[in-house]
Amino acid sequence: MPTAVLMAPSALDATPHSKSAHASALPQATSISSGFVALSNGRSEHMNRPTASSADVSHPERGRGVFATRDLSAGTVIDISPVLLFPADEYEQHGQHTQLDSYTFVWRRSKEGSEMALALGLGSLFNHDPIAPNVSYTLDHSSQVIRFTTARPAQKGEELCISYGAGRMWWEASEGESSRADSHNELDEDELLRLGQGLDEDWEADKGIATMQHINRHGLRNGHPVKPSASSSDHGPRDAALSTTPSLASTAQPRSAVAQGKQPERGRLWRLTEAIDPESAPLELLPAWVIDVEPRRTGAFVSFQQAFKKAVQAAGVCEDPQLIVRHLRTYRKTMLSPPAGAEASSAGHSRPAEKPRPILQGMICAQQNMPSKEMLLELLVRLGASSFTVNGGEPTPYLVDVPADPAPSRSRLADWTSYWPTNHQSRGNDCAGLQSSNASVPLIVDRMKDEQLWTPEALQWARSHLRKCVDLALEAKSKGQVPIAARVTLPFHLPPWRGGGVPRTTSSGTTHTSNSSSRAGEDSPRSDGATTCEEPQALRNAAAAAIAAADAAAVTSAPIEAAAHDTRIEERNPLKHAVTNVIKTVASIRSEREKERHKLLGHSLADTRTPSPTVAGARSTQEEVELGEEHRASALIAAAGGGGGGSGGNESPARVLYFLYPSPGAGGCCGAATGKLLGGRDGGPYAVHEQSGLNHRFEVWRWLGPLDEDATEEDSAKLKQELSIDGLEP
Ligand SMILES: C[S@@+](CC[C@H](N)C(=O)[O-])C[C@H]1O[C@@H](n2cnc3c(N)ncnc32)[C@H](O)[C@@H]1O
Repeated sequence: MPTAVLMAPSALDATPHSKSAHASALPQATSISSGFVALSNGRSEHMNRPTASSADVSHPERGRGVFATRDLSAGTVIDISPVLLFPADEYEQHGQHTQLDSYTFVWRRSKEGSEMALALGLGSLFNHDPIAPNVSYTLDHSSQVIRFTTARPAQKGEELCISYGAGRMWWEASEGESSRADSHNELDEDELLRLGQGLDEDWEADKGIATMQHINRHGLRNGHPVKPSASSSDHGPRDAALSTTPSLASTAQPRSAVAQGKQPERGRLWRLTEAIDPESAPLELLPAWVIDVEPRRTGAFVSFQQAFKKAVQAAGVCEDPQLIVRHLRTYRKTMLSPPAGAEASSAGHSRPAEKPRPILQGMICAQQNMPSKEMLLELLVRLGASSFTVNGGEPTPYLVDVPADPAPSRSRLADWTSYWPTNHQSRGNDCAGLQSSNASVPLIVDRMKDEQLWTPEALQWARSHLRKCVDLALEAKSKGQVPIAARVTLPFHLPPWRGGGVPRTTSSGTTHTSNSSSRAGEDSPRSDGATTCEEPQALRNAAAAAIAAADAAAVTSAPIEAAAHDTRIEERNPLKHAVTNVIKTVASIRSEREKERHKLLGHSLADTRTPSPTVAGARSTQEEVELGEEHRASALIAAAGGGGGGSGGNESPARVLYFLYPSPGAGGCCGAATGKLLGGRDGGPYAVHEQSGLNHRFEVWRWLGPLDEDATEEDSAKLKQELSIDGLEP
């Protein structure tokens, strides 16, 4: 059963991290790897088979790090680190003010913050490489471990680094100074130009994003939840490459708030929808075959790709091996490290240290289009791959996880491009937000637009109605009833042409809007050109009739405000839920109005039928009732007529439902069972409000945060307890 009032944030993104869950993860975790890495501070006792020195490679800037103690192929599992989890509030209050803050990973987001993880074992000691990290990692929520895997081959002695994300890191130069990451970006661009890749606006956009992320100094904390590719567990120990690389900055808060450095509102409304929010849509990956390409041999690689396509077609493997990776760029720049020991002295003479040099990784095709590595190798050799391989060596294709789709927006491009340079979707009309509640299920929701829609006045409107619901629910409780209340009202965002405006009370005692109170017939006697001196009496009669009709219409069309609480206990009737009760109240108000309308028209009730509404807003009441009937399981405020953001001038009425708490373990439109809030696609398991097969689609908004602006967490918890939120039956 539903109830009124404040949401339960912790229930939304609950990550089980009870002691037993944690303990069960431990046997799977093999922290401290299998003898091929070394820490840079000489703690070689950690290694099973230490083979590389480590004390002498400690870096003056980076400090300790993780180093390969033998040559490693791509896809080698370096470490599976069990994690120590910190709930968001504990971390906010304590963890972030300690040294931990330089070591923790974002584990899971919730609407009130991020649950953080400290990787035990080697996991906390990987340094950051902003350009070409040779290690990728995957968060395994079920086992509570992080898996670190080489993203490409690494040589003995090479430092193993992950990427903490894009933008300037907290230890890097501050405003005005050229940051390390920025100068690397410039290098990328120069190199790309030299290699004939050219620059386009996407690369420029990358720079923009990096700048924006400087607002948040927490590179690691900016990590965005990533959906690993389904096949990442299929990577063999040799062939596997990236499972997932760490992702870039993007936060659970609306980006605009982040960009402006604003704190999130203390209380706001969040649209529950199956539609994807480009700003929080999960990044999905798929494995693709890549190969290292000599930068000066890109022409030969392009020729290979063409020949490869024909050969794959001819072999009947697939029609177009590049089709599903078309949103990806052909190349990604990476660095080739010099062979280990290259800088060592030789015959007593020291020689200058060799620097890593840039090479390219060339995209061949998605693994699903070429499942057989043997066949791929055979084709590479047959089609003359040595003409573009690095130093003309043996072709060695390997798998890398790459974005399965284009970036959903320009602002997410940096996330996508951290895996592989990717195009982004343009945001045309079809992506501009929810079209309307009457349209088919929208694909993309514009959260930024939603955010702008809820001005302080609109939020105040919602807050005051929800507060009234809470008061009524508490009243119900004081009478021994289930503390649930529902309310029907006119939406704040109802456009004026549909009866929007400031509600006012008429002399007849009904409430209606300033717009709907205008009399449709008042001007007509003169404006229709029918006013003549010859027929004054007939015109007067017509005018009087028109005014009476308008009055009558106004009576029935005026918006209804109604509220009711649950009376199931009192009436010993399981159907007497707050929403069915409010429907009954609405129905009786309508019936009274109908009588008054008939009186005004001088009709008897027996010989008339309800006419079609003629004044804007007239359908509201009926819609409100329908809404309540459908959604009694979670409604608190049902409002009809205008709806929330994104209606974009659509003139058909929208139905809107606002609520505070979902029903525990249930909920047709609020996602209570899945708790997907803020992760995108959070319409819940049923998303009944968006079912294309149903007539009554509507918008659903949930109040997030405290209801009262000055409420403390204790106040919220107390209120939740008062309303028995956790004790309600589903
Ligand atoms: C997760 S820890 C890595 C282990 C760390 N080097 C140590 O000795 O404990 C992150 C810290 O390492 C340092 N660090 C990591 N990558 C770096 C880099 N590329 N340049 C400079 N410092 C780096 C920063 O001080 C950062 O706060």
